[in-house]
Amino acid sequence: MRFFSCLCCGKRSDGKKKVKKTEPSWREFTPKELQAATNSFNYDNKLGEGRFGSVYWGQLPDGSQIAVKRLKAQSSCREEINFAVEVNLLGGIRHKNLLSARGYCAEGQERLIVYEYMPNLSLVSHLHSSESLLDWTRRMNIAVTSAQAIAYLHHHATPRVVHGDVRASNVLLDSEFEARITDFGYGKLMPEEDGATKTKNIGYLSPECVESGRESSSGDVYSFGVLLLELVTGKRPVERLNQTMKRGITEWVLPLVYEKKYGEIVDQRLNGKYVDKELKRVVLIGLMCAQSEPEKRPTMSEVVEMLMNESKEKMAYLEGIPLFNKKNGSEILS
Ligand SMILES: Nc1ncnc2c1ncn2[C@@H]1O[C@H](COP(=O)(O)OP(=O)(O)OP(=O)(O)O)[C@@H](O)[C@H]1O
Repeated sequence: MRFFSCLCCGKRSDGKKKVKKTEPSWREFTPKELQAATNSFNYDNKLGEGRFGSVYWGQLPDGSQIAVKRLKAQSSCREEINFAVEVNLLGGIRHKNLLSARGYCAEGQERLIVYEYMPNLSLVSHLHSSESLLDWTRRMNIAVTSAQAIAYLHHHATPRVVHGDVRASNVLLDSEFEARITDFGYGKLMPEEDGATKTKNIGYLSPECVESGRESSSGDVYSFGVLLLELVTGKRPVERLNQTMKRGITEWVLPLVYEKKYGEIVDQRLNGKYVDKELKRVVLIGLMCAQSEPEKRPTMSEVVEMLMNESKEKMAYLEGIPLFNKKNGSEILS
């Protein structure tokens, strides 16, 4: 049986409170164990489907809940060896706001990655759903904790990791609604994607990544900037204006910043319940990250510092950036 958590309070549907446990150790799972945990990958256990495969809810004999990602089949032995090596490597990268794998299973054609189950699912299911509303405090907490996780990947993890796919569906939320970033380093695990599946992260991809197809830490910063704007506006990264025209979130936000119309930028569903100076700070940082020239973007550790720095001096510094000067701003962004 599967227990879903209430989107607003995080309580399990069976009424039991979730008890915080110490992090389980990394290990290899057998196919039998994962079959038993997921009721043979039953359709009822399916949490969703991504570009790399399907994800199933499961429960281990010790009662812990897991999410098992069943990757699409690959072919050669070499890929199988790489898979084990890379999953081991990624499993060793630990940070409280990263959703690291608990383990894996590789047998025959099967490649499975086992994660801790996140009861509040992904950020995307809260930002663009009428059933759930994230309050301002939670949004700010998600902004900081997800920035810290990506900064850890870029600056402290061994080896350093480019996430390569920063976006709202890869920000999972734990029982306290803190961010747990997932799907990092997948570029290494999976073969090149086809065009049809790649379109899923359109709007988050930096111009240089669209052009070259290459991932980079400054590309992650760009995607994170778009994510920040999505978080405070509740709008999708790309909006369809009519049959032929689309508009990126930065193109919509920047003119409103020139006119200092922050009240129009913020998610209207918040009904005015937000903190002015925090909104301003996040919007400016988001735009700064999503500049088209990679060398003008901050690093992720600078982003963390700016998000947490409440001083007037920092705000004055942000407002003085050429991007926010109407004369040249839109050129820098496009
Ligand atoms: N650890 C987890 N706990 C709870 N739900 C999860 C977990 N991992 C994934 N999911 C859910 O499973 C679904 C599929 O996730 P998956 O990561 O495969 O795809 P995605 O992130 O939506 O897209 P993509 O693979 O293109 O990045 C999503 O709805 C996600 O919220």
